[in-house]
Amino acid sequence: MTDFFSAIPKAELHLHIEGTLEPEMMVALGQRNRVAIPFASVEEVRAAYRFTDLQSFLDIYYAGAAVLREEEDFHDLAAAYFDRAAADGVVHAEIFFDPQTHTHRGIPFAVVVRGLLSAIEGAKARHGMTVGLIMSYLRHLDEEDAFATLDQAEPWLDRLVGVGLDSSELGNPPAKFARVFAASRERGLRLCAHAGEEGPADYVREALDVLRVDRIDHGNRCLDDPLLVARLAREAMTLTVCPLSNVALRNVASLDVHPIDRMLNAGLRATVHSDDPAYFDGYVAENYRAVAAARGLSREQVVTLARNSFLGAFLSDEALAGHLAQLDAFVRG
Ligand code: HPA
Ligand SMILES: [Zn+2]
Repeated sequence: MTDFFSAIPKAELHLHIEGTLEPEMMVALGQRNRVAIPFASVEEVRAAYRFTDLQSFLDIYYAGAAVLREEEDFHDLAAAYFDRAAADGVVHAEIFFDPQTHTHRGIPFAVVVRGLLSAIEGAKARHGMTVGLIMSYLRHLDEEDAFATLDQAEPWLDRLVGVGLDSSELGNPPAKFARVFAASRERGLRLCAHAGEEGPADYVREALDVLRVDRIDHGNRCLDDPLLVARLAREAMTLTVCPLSNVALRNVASLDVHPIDRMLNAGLRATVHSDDPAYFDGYVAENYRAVAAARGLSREQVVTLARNSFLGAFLSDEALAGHLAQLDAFVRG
């Protein structure tokens, strides 16, 4: 469907490339690579997607990633994503990948990155899309493992824009990764961290104070803490909010009570993204469309979300100005 929500130019800032593995591709790659998955059909895969919390999702998400083995697999996964993103009005994407999910299965770091980088070249050529790659540390593993991952990334550092922090949040506070985030910053990488998705507002504060992040992924739970909200607004800190994910993982009861407009009204630089769209039933335009309908967002509020996505991106001043001009031209029609 091409409508206002898919046409408006936007940046995707919160997307796990492993979370774009559609059931059809999971089954096809399982066959291509002779990797057994615990599902007999595409329908069985889909039927398994009934999550009760973050961990129940992560268990299936990591199991599904087992079909990704060859450079070509990572290429095909990302190329399919970029085609969908282009159709959704994404002109700039900063995508997460989870190296440890693959290196722990014996897949070399270089295989993953080479596949993703060749798909990125294709997205530039086919869609004129610009793409940044963000290496995300798995927080359920220890900091030493994250340091080993940073070492493996050394030959590729100029191809990465930043690092992130994802996986099981509760019990794995940001401070656990203080040293590896400092080391990542010293290598010129930008920093983001998932915080306040399931974890408390204090994890958001820790991501700011201890990790010194440039961007917060999710951040919803900041709303429990008015002083923190005021600070995030004052610092113009971007929060990459994922409405369909929030509902699928039961962090928000339903879209009808999603706080996206509360966040905007509080002066927060909130943006809307898709997280793991193959698992949560909707890419970025569908996230815009669904939350706008459920919350009755005005056209102006939707434009603010798109503008915030560019303001929160890791773009040069020149590239940012170009995207904002493109958005303004779109709004003027
Ligand atoms: O929503 C998420 N939260 C934490 N880790 C993740 N890894 C993929 N998606 C997510
Ligand atoms: Zn996420």
